[in-house]
Amino acid sequence: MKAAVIVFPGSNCDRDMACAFEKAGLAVEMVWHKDTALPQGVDIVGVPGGFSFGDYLRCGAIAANAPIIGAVRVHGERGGYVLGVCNGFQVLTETGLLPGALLRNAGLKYICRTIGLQVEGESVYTEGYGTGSTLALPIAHHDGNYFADDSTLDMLEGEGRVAFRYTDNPNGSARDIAGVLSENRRVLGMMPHPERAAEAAHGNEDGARLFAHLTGALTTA
Ligand SMILES: NC(=O)CC[C@H](N)C(=O)O
Repeated sequence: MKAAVIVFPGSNCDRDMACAFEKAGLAVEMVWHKDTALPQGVDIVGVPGGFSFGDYLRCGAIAANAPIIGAVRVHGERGGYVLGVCNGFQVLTETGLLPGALLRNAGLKYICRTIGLQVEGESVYTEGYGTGSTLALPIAHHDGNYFADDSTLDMLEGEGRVAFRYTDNPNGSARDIAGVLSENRRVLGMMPHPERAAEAAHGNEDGARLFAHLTGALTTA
């Protein structure tokens, strides 16, 4: 099983994401944003956190137009798995692979702390926790305020596509949404960082289960 992690100028969680995939048993290839094709046989594409292109224009907006994004879009539209974390979630909404947008935090401040999450929508990313269970993950963002119009939010909730909700909303996100799934549940975007809570040295291993279950599900698929 193989993961590709996309690297943009300003990515700063690309190595962390690669380590989390590797620890869970996936082979990983780093892919520079100027490439136009994914490596052969990629099962999942990771779009990492960071400050791609200095967050100029809007977080993720320039990265969403990078040369590699055409191949990521084709991978997602063909039913491939894509995991976008933080800036990666922002990139995925900018590409249209996921609905909604990430606005400036309601308090207008960068927030860097551990928050509580409740697990919802069924997917290879969330099944390792189980619906209704809670976990704690770090957040580190200034544009994490999830926005979508009411009919889109109703649709996401009706289809069970809210993957995670904040237990104590830190940023003003609509309906406490911290992560959303694509219609086929194979594309996940989330603001909290599971890769920063993936081994004992991090002081929190709540994120490891996401990667471990994902690998198990891909291996048996
Ligand atoms: N950690 C991140 O990926 C941050 C994303 C983005 N730069 C923001 O601050 O909102």
